[in-house]
Amino acid sequence: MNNKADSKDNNKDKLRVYEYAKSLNMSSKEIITILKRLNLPVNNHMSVMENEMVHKVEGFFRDIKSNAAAKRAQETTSVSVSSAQPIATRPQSQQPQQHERKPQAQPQTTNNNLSQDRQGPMNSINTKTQTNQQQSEQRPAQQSSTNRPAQQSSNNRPAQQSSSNRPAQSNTARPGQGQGGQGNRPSGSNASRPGQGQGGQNNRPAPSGQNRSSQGGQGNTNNRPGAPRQDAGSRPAPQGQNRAFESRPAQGQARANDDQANRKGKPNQKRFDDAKVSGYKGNNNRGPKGRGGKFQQQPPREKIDNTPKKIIVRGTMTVGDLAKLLHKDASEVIKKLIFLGVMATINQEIDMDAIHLIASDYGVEVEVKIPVEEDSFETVEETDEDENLVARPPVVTIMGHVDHGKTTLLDAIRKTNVTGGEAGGITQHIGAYQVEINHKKITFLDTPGHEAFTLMRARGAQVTDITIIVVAADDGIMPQTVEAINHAKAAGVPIIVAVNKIDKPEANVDKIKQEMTEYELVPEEWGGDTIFVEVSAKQRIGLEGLLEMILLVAEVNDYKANPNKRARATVIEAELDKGKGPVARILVQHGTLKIGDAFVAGNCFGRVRAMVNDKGRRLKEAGPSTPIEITGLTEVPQAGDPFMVFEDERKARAIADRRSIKQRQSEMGANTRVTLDDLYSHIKDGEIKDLNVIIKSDVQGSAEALKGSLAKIDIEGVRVKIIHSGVGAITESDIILASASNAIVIGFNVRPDPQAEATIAQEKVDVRMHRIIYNVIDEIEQAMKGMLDPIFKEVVIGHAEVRNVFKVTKVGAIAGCMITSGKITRSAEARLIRGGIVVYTGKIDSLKRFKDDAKEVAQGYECGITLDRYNDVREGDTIEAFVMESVER
Ligand SMILES: Nc1nc2c(ncn2[C@@H]2O[C@H](COP(=O)(O)OP(=O)(O)OP(=O)(O)O)[C@@H](O)[C@H]2O)c(=O)[nH]1
Repeated sequence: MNNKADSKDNNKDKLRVYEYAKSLNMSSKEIITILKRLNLPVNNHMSVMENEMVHKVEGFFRDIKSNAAAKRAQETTSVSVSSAQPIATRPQSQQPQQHERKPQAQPQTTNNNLSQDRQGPMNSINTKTQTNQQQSEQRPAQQSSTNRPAQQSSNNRPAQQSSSNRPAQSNTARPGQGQGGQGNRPSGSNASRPGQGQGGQNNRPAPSGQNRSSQGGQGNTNNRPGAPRQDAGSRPAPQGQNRAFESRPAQGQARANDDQANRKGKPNQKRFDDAKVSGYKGNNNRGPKGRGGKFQQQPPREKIDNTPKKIIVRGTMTVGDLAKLLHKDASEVIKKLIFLGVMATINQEIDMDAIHLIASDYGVEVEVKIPVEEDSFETVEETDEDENLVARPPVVTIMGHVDHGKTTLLDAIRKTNVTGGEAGGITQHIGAYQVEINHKKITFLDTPGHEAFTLMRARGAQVTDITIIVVAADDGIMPQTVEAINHAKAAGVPIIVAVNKIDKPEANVDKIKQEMTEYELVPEEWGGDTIFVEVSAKQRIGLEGLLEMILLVAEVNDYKANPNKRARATVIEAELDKGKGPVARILVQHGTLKIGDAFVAGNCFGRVRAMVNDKGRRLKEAGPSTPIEITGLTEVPQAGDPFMVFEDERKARAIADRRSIKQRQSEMGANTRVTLDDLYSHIKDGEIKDLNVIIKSDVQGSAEALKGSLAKIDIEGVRVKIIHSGVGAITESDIILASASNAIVIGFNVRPDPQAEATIAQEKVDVRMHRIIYNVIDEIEQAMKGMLDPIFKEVVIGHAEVRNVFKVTKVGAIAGCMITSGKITRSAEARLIRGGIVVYTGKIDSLKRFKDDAKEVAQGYECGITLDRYNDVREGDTIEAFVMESVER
């Protein structure tokens, strides 16, 4: 009977880190960090979390929560105090709130109910409010004695006192006894106690040591509006306090206080100065006696909460940097991050989301000014205000199988649709051209075929907005049609199907549509969402319809760009022209490129000397989606290279230089592509959720079989995604697609062709060749799951035979054992075996040799063993001890 319960417990004990993390919606890494911080034994995400560990972690969260609440409360206090209102006039209502918020108890409280809510002061947190500071000094010794009232609610305090009192409460708590020590406590230390404070306390003579402080005390009172000067003055602070203050680092408050002091021109000035120098935090109060009166009249100069109203953020930053910006302790920020589920150290970078969250938690506005990451500018995504965005022409690529009419279609479109005013211009081949229909422009990339398209993508350039898949109506879907579809899908670009050659008698449009449904391209009239347009490139039939459809898709997707900034573009083609030197055909994507602009293109730089459009016209400037040919480069960049304008040529040159150095380094450096070997680390780091796979096989049947089997693999939420499959050798195009899509390539009974071989090495794509389907599946599964298998293996370390059982009250059953093999260790796990059946599995609770605890007992020795929460041990049972050993992968 017990067994059941026990086994349940055991299961509970077997809670793994990753399961626990999952239940908290946190990552294993975070939980591991916490466990380590708590000095709890943990190896990795498979480590078992015992109840005790769970409790400790929960306790840890609770602590953080309460600390954060306390801090928040304190901040609230400081905010309210630092508001312009003089304390005296502060509405009472605020007080209660504050009190409520401070969760932690203060050390010693004092008087009656009054007291002190703020523990803040007691802790090092300190004195955001002047009040707090002030009070401390003056706290009369007697008060100190009192206990901390459970609630320090200010409510009890009479209205008048409220302002002045608040502070007092906090401090009050410190009794004479405690006070010396409390010197460290920031705010608490000073001020006079409120209600009471006003009169009585002040008069209390200070202990000798306190003299210095007593003076200070006066100062305090003065500041406090309501409080009579004398009080404060008379109450000297214990010396200890003073010292403590002095040693405290300077803060804003101190400065504020000093100001006051200076203004008064009191004799104590020197002291204040000292305080400033020595870092005295805030108790201006300890001013010279004389000052008090004047201060009294003044609205209190509250502690200045130096939390900025706004911070300017330029991208991600470390926790430490953010803390500095916010004028907070890094530890405080780290705690907040933990609340957000982010485990970070002071030097760790945090992303913009976390920065925003933390800042908003402090009520700080964040202004993001992302500087252009100059060296790797292509990685910076520019965001523009909506009002700066203007519609731009869509950029279209035409893809399809060989001879299905891509080139003819491109030519036909170009000829039939020459932009009105520019008719007659000499057509230039500049890698792309624009046509106009219904007063709207469309940009066509002139290099048909998915290879070029994907090559660009592999270089990180996503220039295409819409793809047109051309299929010859007399032919049907061919291997490259499928490739093209897959390449377009992998890029996530909308597809329009142009069914070409409809002029041919053998054209069968329906057959094409039917075949296309197999690739999830279902015509609208059949209930799908893919636009099919029937055209004849040769006869120029249906071209306008095609263009209109492009505009329709563009309208839906609302392509926009900001033309009013420095240009960013992509190199479509580049070459060394005998006459002009290096020329680059580029497509402007953002901003406007102007003659004379200094730029970087890939690792090259230059200054735009001349710009020509596709009609051969010279341009002075070119806006978004405009293809142009430029001269003025110093070298020839590569197709797909990013292009960006910089303020001057010197800068452009420096950046280009750095980029080429970086490129050389990265070429020598690590491979960032996914490979089966490092798949797990990518999965673990959350970098990939799908494993992209390209399958090439000898026959269609095996490709299909592989596809089906791989698609079923789903391990810990990571799936295999077949982005392309086909029959035939592994081609360069496959490799480029893999490179662009971070995919691995599986060759089933096929080999890469020679060109592909070279590209594999260059692009560092993981290509696996197999002849047995099972092996493919096994390999992929192992790569995905293998790592998720327990990293521990059980190792039996010894056996003990139970020879006697002693029942001891409060302890339970002690098994008197003889170690019959190996050894039993205190930290081992144990199985209790009775008649060959495991009746218990759990921890060893205690291991003793005679009366003493033993760490381990070896074979041939006797010992006493108790099992964790299991007492039904019987003579003749065997205890098998085992440990979980981590296994090298
Ligand atoms: N009847 C007819 N023939 C066409 C049509 N479009 C193209 N063709 C012919 O099909 C052949 C191939 O056309 P291309 O435009 O070169 O085809 P492609 O897809 O560009 O071919 P590659 O550049 O080799 O990939 C040419 O002989 C064209 O004249 C059409 O609409 N109707």
